[in-house]
Amino acid sequence: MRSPVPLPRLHIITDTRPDADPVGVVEAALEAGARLVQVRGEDRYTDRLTFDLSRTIARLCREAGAVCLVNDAVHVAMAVGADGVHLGADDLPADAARAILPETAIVGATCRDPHEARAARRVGATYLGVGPVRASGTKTALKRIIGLDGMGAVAGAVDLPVIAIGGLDADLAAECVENGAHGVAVVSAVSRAADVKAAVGELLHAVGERAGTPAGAV
Ligand SMILES: Cc1ncc(COP(=O)(O)OP(=O)(O)O)c(N)n1
Ligand SMILES: Cc1ncsc1CCOP(=O)(O)O
Ligand SMILES: [Mg+2]
Repeated sequence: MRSPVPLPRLHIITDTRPDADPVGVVEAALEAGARLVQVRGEDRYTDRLTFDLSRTIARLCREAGAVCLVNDAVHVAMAVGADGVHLGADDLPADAARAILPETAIVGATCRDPHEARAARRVGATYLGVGPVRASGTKTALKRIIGLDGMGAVAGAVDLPVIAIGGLDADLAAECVENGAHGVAVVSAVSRAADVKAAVGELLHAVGERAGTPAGAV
């Protein structure tokens, strides 16, 4: 694993629904200047399927100079040399993951409110994935929509970068950043776009990131 800071503002999450083309979409997104991909498999994804997809995406990211994170599966992230992981309430705690990951690993943690955010900070999260800001067609079994206000409350409570998630398009992405988010994570806004490269360009513009230039890079 490399040391891939600063954290890019646009996180592209793979769409692994049966009718999706995760590798093709990631290739186009990287060509359009996206600089972070999170590999996320649907519930039906076995370790082997997650490993196969992650190995391919990690290679594409390395070739493009982009960051690769793996959702949930810390062992898969390590096996493919990804740059880090994203973890939620049903996954390994961030400190347990940190104990086995390389020192430079990025560890994202899902939070819905300032209390969870402060707890994630204490156990060593690098960034917070905060949502759902809106209802999501990708993940329908979501407990509570927190809205822009809920996301902004988390961003105001901790000094970690907040990546807003859930039902976002370019317009909402811009509003998330106006309300304190460092950036956004999306599935459908890119994978279901008629023109993936154009969608990535619009999202990069919305979050204030130049194509291929992570936030803070010189
Ligand atoms: C950036 C980002 N934020 C939140 C999530 C959701 O993670 P989690 O709550 O663990 O749910 P699953 O994605 O595992 O279904 C995320 N993946 N990325
Ligand atoms: C993994 C996850 N966690 C909260 S919403 C979501 C899915 C986001 O997908 P979309 O951008 O298509 O709403
Ligand atoms: Mg998870």
